[in-house]
Amino acid sequence: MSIENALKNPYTKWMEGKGPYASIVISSRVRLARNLVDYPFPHVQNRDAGKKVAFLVRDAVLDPRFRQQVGGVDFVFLNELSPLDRMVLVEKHLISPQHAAEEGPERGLALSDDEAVSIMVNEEDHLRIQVLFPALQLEEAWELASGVDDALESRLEYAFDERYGYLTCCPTNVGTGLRASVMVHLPAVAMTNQANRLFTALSKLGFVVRGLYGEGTEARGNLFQVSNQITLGPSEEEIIGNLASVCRQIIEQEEMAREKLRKDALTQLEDMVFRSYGILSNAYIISSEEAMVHLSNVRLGLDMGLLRNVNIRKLNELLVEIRPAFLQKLAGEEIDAFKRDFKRAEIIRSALA
Ligand SMILES: Nc1ncnc2c1ncn2[C@@H]1O[C@H](COP(=O)(O)OP(=O)(O)OP(=O)(O)O)[C@@H](O)[C@H]1O
Repeated sequence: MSIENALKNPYTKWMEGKGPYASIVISSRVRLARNLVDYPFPHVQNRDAGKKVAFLVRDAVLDPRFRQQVGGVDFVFLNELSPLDRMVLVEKHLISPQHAAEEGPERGLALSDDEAVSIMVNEEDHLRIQVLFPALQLEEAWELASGVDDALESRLEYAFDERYGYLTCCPTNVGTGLRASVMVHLPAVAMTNQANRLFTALSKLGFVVRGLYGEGTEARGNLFQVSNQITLGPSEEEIIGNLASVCRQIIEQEEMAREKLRKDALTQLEDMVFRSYGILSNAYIISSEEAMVHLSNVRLGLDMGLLRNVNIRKLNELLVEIRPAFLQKLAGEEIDAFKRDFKRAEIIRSALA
């Protein structure tokens, strides 16, 4: 039921646009990598072993006791979904592009009714437990992820080593198996040419900056994902605390850069914001790339109080609604690039009307 809904509706919990620093931090994510003892890692397992793992996880999440602890959850094998539906889930950030790309019948997804919790089965590890919250809410996301993890661990036997912690397919995830990340909107840092310096400093501190859809993807619309690189050594609480504190410093830099722009280049800033607003409210054909640039400017204008009557939640929803797979889902058929550009412009015009 919930996965069917998730495919029809662009809105998902992380888009709420409410919570601490929601004007700069779009979403917070915590993911835990876990594997089952006695089963080979997904990349070396045969199909039968993979299916057994998937059935074990499915039974665990559909167990009424799990639902009592965690809430309503739905489960689907990815080969029951069309490639388009899988891409919609990627566009909503509920599964990774890598998970969507494989057709194997052993690949699965468990999704909570509110879409805050998604569990990828047989992606790089047997289990990737992900919690996505709006704004800067890393502690809250960690608390929920840890609860889901405990509920699963009481039903499944995890591969765990006293010395190394949770065993994972890639050694970079061993230990806590935890990657925490924030998706941040940094237009002023980018406009004032501070992005490279900031990202180099972050990488020296043990953080990675990735594009809009995670590993190996491009940053678009000045949206970046910042996450921890190290999973072995520090405790879960330390990883979360360190990222939250680095995130506050990133926010401070973005706020300072915004104030500098307001002070030194207000007219140019207003011109840019209102031009972008004008294009988005009037265009009849627009590519995804162009839309992302102007949506970033409009978001900046809204956050800086230059623009009113634009809803932040609607802007967040547009991040998904204007993507190619979602547009085709809305149209109910495969549509070519020209029709997508036309449909995208129509959706944006009506969102800003
Ligand atoms: N803060 C965030 N908000 C929304 N989506 C996010 C956020 N962080 C990551 N994601 C999404 O999670 C998915 C996986 O991201 P990524 O590849 O960076 O992490 P990972 O799979 O946990 O890491 P890895 O496999 O490299 O250890 C991507 O679809 C990405 O867009």
